[in-house]
Amino acid sequence: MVTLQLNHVSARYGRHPIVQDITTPCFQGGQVVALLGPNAAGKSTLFRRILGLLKGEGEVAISGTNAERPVAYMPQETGAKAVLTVYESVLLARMQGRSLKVQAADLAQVDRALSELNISALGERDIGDLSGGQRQLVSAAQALVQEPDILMLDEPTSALDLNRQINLLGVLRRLADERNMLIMVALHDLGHALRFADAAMMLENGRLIACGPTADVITPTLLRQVYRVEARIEPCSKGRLQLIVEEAV
Ligand SMILES: Nc1ncnc2c1ncn2[C@@H]1O[C@H](COP(=O)(O)OP(=O)(O)OP(=O)(O)O)[C@@H](O)[C@H]1O
Repeated sequence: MVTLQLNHVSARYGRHPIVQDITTPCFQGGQVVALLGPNAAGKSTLFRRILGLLKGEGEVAISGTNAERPVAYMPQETGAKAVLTVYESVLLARMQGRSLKVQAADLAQVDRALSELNISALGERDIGDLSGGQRQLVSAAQALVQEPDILMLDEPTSALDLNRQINLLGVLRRLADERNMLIMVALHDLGHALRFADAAMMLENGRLIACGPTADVITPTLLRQVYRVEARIEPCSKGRLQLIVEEAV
């Protein structure tokens, strides 16, 4: 089973420290971990540090995987300038780091990723011609199709309508449950985090100020302190925890 643990991890741009001294419990395959925090808290920077795109102090410990590329990443920006169809772009993402010869299994994985995200009908479209939400789903498919042990997604639902938000998060939940992937997902919608994530990490000014089971992290006290909103958390008729925001303070 894949595991990921951060030990005193920091990251900086030039001389500006952004992420500072982050230590987490050992997360493992099967978990969905929400990465939370206000704008500029350092969520994307932490993803880049985990991916090795940024250097810094501390250790990113990944074990329990034989994959050559155990981590796939869906960035926040999903610009699509290449002249490729959706199908080609997802296949290209699949083939990164694999042998050049496309096998039937690769095509099957492309079909599966497109179908899981309900975008099979877009396969022949040029990615440059898509709407923002369609592009975001293609970007998610490009990450999913790699079948990583660890999947990191930076605000994957920000351009999606409500149905597609819930569908994408449901797909992520299933990937964790059925394929034992470890999913780490940055979210601004704390209601989504309460509903889909097992654990949450709350960043503020580059520091980890809370980490643990989602309902222990997303509390009225922390919401007032970090997000400056008055909010209640109550179960709905189906027993799912809901976030009700009263006002900004
Ligand atoms: N390439 C860069 N060079 C210098 N500073 C950067 C760079 N990218 C981000 N920053 C700064 O690092 C800080 C953290 O940014 P980051 O993108 O990690 O935050 P975030 O939590 O992902 O924010 P958001 O929720 O707004 O996407 C911000 O102050 C930002 O201005």
